[in-house]
Amino acid sequence: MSMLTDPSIKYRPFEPVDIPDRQWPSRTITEVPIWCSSDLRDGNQSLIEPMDPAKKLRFFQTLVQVGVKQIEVAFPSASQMDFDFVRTLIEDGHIPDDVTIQVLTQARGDLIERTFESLRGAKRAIVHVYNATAPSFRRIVFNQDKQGVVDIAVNAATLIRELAAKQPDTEWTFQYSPEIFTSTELEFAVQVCDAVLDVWKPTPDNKVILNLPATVEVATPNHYADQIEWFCRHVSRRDSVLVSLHTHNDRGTGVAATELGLLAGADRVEGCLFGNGERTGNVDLVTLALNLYTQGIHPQLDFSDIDAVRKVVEECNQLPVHPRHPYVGDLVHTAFSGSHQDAIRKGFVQQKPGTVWEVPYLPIDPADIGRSYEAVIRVNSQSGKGGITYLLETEYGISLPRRMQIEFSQVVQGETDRLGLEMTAKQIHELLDREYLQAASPYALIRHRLQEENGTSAVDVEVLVNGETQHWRGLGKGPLEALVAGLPTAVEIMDYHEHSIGSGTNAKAAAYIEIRVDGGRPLHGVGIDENLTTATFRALFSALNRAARQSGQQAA
Ligand SMILES: CC(=O)SCCNC(=O)CCNC(=O)[C@H](O)C(C)(C)COP(=O)(O)OP(=O)(O)OC[C@H]1O[C@@H](n2cnc3c(N)ncnc32)[C@H](O)[C@@H]1OP(=O)(O)O
Ligand SMILES: CC(C)C(=O)C(=O)O
Ligand SMILES: [Mg+2]
Repeated sequence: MSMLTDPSIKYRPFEPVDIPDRQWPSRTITEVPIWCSSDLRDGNQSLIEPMDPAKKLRFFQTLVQVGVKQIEVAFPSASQMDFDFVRTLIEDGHIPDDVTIQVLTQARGDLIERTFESLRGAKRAIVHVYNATAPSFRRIVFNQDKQGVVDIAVNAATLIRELAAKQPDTEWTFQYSPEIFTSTELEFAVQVCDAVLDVWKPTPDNKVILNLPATVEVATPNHYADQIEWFCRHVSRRDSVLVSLHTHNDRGTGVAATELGLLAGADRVEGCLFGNGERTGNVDLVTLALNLYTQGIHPQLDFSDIDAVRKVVEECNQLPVHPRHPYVGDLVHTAFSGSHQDAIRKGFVQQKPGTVWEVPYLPIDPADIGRSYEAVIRVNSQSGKGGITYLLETEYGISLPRRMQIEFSQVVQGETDRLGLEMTAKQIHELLDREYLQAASPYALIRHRLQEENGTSAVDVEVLVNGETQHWRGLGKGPLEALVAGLPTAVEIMDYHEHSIGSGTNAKAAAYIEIRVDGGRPLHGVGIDENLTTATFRALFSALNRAARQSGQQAA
């Protein structure tokens, strides 16, 4: 078997919705929808190993902490475990006053009765009933015509209304899903929903939820938006209905479909944290929420410590979150490539606290969701000087001058090419140490003596040259000029920088020098010491040794 040369004999394109005056493309999202998590139901039913009660409770508590106010907690008629979980939530008082639990049932009498039993004693609950309405499901699953499928929904709605009336102490909300809404003829979806509304008789003060699932995502997101806008225009009692979206991600556009569905008039969104759920998953509530946040709208969900939420979700679902997952993936606030690192580093320097976020390549300030800046920049063979400089600065307080950044980035590049691996800040620092700070051959500075009189510096140095002790002496206007004057070779100082590392009694001086020896290629040296003069001398010796090594290599 292989891909068909003509897939049209097997797959049909979706039919466009006839809605030439569609309004949603000119709108923007300005309001936060009602969020409903289906992690403990849709998410749970799609796991290799469904959650045990302890995991479910931990997940529930995390959802509450994050601020989700409607939580679909179970399919209580499906298993004793789900039934018992609902009982535990109610009996052990785990449901805060501002949180409403939701449960799902098929549109079947026995299952609905069992569902109501599970909810006995709840302060508030959403009873969510579904049956598939699409033509293929009518034929294949139910073997019913349209009226037969309407009857399934109406009978279930009637029973739900009656059972709810028998438990008057609970504040009930009813929810109906025409499953496979996206593949259902729109007129028929409205017909079924209207029939259910006729039973439930909602009012603007006592709304019902009509949940319109992309049970399987079969079209582009604009098509879903057209369907939602068409539905909102045609359903009866629109002012007494909360239109809810429930998208899956089969084509990879669940987030887009949901956002466009909100533009098209929906009030509510069902989804799962980080997009768990059947097959390719439900829409990811975290991405939706943080997409709003980065438009300047607080989503009323708190992901200030997104990694802690991810940890709970990964442990409960026993599924990893992809490293490239929006906002939370390990790699999404990280830049490896040189030009990105350069721009990010400059952006961080220029970003002023309390102003509009403008750091290039980062759509969100990682700190807002508990990510640290240090994780932003990582170095591999694609990296340039920006990232290396940033890591040395942030982790070690070492600020390489610009021309040295270029030189050292080539040293790092050689190493990453050789290793074929990422380099950590520690490894980069070790390389700097090895290449520059420990460069002690052929010239090792043993000690120096500096005398200053009337603006003239006199320097005596004791140097080990290839194992033999030598003494050099020079005079100049400053210590560096004096030392250069005493060198046995002609050295031209091209550039010099210094700065302190740390402060107080632990402060050190860092000196960077760029020299040219005997008219050769300019090379840098680095010295770090408590004493600035010593740091400067070390920098010069570091550069001398590197130059000697280079000319030796060239000679060889
Ligand atoms: C898109 C979604 O995510 S929907 C939610 C799906 N989640 C689950 O199904 C998880 C929990 N489900 C279960 O454990 C089981 O399905 C149970 C316990 C609820 C029911 O099990 P069973 O009684 O064996 O029925 P099963 O689920 O196999 O469904 C088969 C029957 O129910 C009918 N049916 C299926 N869905 C529905 C529905 N939503 N409303 C009414 N009837 C339905 C089918 O037509 C079929 O009827 P038939 O036997 O007359 O042909
Ligand atoms: C039960 C329904 C809402 C569902 O999960 C779906 O259609 O995807
Ligand atoms: Mg679903």
